Amino acid sequence: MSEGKLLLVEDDASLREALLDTLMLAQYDCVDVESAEAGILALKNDSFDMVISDVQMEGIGGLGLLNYLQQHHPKVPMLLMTAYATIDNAVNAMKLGAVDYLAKPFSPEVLLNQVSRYLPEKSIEGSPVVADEKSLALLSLAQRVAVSDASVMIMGPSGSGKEVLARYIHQHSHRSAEPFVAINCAAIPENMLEATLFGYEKGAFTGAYQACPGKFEQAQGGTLLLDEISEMELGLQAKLLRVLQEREVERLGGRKTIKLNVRVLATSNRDLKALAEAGEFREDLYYRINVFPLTWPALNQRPADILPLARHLISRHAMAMNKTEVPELAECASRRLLTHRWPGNVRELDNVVQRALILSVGNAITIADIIIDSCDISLAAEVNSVEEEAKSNELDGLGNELKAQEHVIILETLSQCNGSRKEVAEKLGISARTLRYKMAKMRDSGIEIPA
Ligand SMILES: Nc1ncnc2c1ncn2[C@@H]1O[C@H](COP(=O)(O)OP(=O)(O)OP(=O)(O)O)[C@@H](O)[C@H]1O
Repeated sequence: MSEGKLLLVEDDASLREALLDTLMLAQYDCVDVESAEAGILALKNDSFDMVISDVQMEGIGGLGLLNYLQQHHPKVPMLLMTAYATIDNAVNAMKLGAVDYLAKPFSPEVLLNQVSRYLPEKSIEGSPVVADEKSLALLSLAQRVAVSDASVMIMGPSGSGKEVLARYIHQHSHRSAEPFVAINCAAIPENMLEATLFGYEKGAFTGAYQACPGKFEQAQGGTLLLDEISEMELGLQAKLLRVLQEREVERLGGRKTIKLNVRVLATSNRDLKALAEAGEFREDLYYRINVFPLTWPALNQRPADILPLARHLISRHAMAMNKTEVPELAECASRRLLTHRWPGNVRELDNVVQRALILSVGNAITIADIIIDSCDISLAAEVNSVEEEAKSNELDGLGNELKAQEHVIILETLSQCNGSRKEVAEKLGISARTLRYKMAKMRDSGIEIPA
């Protein structure tokens, strides 16, 4: 899920890289540049939802960039980063229009909290596109549940549309005019999740120079979506349960309790009941959030959704790519889409559609434009590549090569360990959580993972 596009401006290369990692891990689409001047160029070529910039840099610096932004993109919020000693500058910059500042050094959770506070809410998409009988029944059930205030647990495989359904429930509830706040429990590092959920007071931990409300407070009056709740560690689950039972929250390092009026929705692509039985998920929390369960079947279990979804995604992306016409899906291309198993579900279909739109010429998407797995991509790239292009893509290519190797290693280790995720994680020296995250990304790109 891409939550918004950010421009990051920082002249210190290692800090820039660390910030970029934090933002990308939290699934923000991010472009990074090393100077305010490069930032202006990026703003001329692309549109951004937010700018995060250092203040002290060679050239016009962060304040020069702020000035440019105020004149040309006054609606884009700008967050400044500054050394502690020069906070006065930042405070002045806020008077000039910056939305806030971060005093260096700051921890990743401080950055993510500030970003989520000021990033404009992503435009709400319409209702989920459904045509299959199973999906129609699910949607009508969701509509009835929406008007109650019950907690809803949305299950289904990765990329099946759980977040889309959560937004739909919010939009059809009496809370629809209030905020919808989503937090991905898998994407936020474990040690940052608590502060992000519950907020913190100034001085609660190193780098907490300012108090910051958590997601619960941000969702006050509205709906909070706890995406991939199965990835929350047991200690934090206990704290979450308390907040849900008491309907109040206390910020980290704070003494004041804040009354909450928030409806909680949760999603999981793992079998939470089985996890609860295995002691990996708190049973009491499971029953509290599972008041009303809804489950999306995998996309291949609801084949009548495939073509309407493909057409919807084609028109959505064609508009975003400023295509003058929305290409038609040729008969042969439709047949190809219907015969694939879609291990990455709708997200994989989304990727395939985007590739097809890039490749298509004229006003039709044909079978030649439908590239379904990574092998097809490398073949197509080979056929199409010209030497100069290859040169300029050298770095990208290296990234892809490494990723492909990682995929091979994961698949080989899975087969050596007879599919045991636990053993694979131990063998590769990564946490089970990271392994799951990597496998989900592989599935999204269409790689089939043995059960
Ligand atoms: N029924 C639908 N109608 C329109 N778009 C959909 C539908 N289902 C999924 N999508 C699109 O597919 C993509 C993946 O959907 P979503 O993020 O809701 O999946 P998810 O099940 O929450 O995934 P994950 O488990 O990885 O978090 C999004 O771009 C979403 O807009």
